[in-house]
Amino acid sequence: MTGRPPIGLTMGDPAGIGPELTYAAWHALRQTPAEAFVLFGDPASLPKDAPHKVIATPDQAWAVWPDAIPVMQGIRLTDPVQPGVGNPAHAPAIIDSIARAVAAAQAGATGGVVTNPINKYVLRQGGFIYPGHTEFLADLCGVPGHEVMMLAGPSLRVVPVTIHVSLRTALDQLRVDEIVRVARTTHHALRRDFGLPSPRLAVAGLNPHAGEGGLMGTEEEAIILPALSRLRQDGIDVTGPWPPDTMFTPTARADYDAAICMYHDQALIPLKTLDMDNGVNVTLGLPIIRTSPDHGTAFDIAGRGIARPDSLIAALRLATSMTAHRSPP
Ligand SMILES: NC(=O)c1ccc[n+]([C@@H]2O[C@H](COP(=O)([O-])OP(=O)(O)OC[C@H]3O[C@@H](n4cnc5c(N)ncnc54)[C@H](O)[C@@H]3O)[C@@H](O)[C@H]2O)c1
Ligand SMILES: N[C@H](C(=O)O)[C@H](O)COP(=O)(O)O
Repeated sequence: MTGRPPIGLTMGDPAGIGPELTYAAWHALRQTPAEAFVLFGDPASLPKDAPHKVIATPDQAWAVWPDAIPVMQGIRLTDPVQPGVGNPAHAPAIIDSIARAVAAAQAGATGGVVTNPINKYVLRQGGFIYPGHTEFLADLCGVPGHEVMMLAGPSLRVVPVTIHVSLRTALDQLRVDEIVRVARTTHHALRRDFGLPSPRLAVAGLNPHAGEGGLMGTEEEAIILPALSRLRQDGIDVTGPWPPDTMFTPTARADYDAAICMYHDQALIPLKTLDMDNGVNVTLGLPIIRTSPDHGTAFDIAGRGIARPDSLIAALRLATSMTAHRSPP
């Protein structure tokens, strides 16, 4: 055993692919206790044939792990689950699962949190007031406004400055201070959690051809370049603003460790195009480790046994690796 506590895995939306991926991930990792997790979820959400055992504390997971999925007691769904059919009545249990997993990580009872996918629309119908996990976790951890969303894959790491807002709102939210905050948080995480002593950041332009010297927009001159100069005053290795359409080529990617992008899809389209199966969503800026698969609830295939567990397994492995970087043996 590594001496470190297991990772806490949340239930996610039980009507999505989370339950079947949880079973598949356990099956793939059951021989490696170092990657053990404890599920914060209703045991009834798991596939009927998934061996599981209810435990009272995360440290009891080790004794269960090779033979069954350890499931923390206390989380109950009030309504039956129909795969692929979101049900707002599941929201209280989904939210409770996340809150309990975060509390366990904050208490050091688990090494961090990996979240199974939620369906934002269904959860909002159930009274959830946040855009997604990222903002909710920041509130739960007492650091609202400090959260940063990174998507990390084998080929690329991306970090959008603005997250789950409309494109029009994202343009209004672009500020020098926000770009600086997000880049500083990314730089710190790459050093502490990813083992990169001298991280290199590349910052995307907003406009076509990065504004073409102002002919196609002024955000580069007015917002992005001032942010770059403040980051360089911090001693951060940062380049840009780069033309977004060419900064994700293999040649360009060789010159940086993370791309700071201006909005959600400017970051996530290249990441999911290149690394959908192994991409991981990592929340930076929290006092706890949190990762998540890069996909959603996939209601269109839930329950059919064809969902790929690769991204969840990558999320569990990255969370374990981050705990090792933070507390070397
Ligand atoms: N980590 C998260 O919690 C997370 C991430 C992304 C989207 N979402 C939410 O999930 C819901 C659905 O989002 P969406 O439809 O845009 O994206 P999605 O990832 O759920 O599905 C997009 C497509 O990819 C396929 N797909 C997704 N994961 C797969 C897997 N593991 N194996 C095989 N195929 C897979 C789906 O079948 C679908 O065709 C939305 O509410 C969204 O906000 C949550
Ligand atoms: N934008 C992320 C993605 O597409 O992978 C995902 O929706 C993250 O949302 P959370 O804030 O719920 O992690």
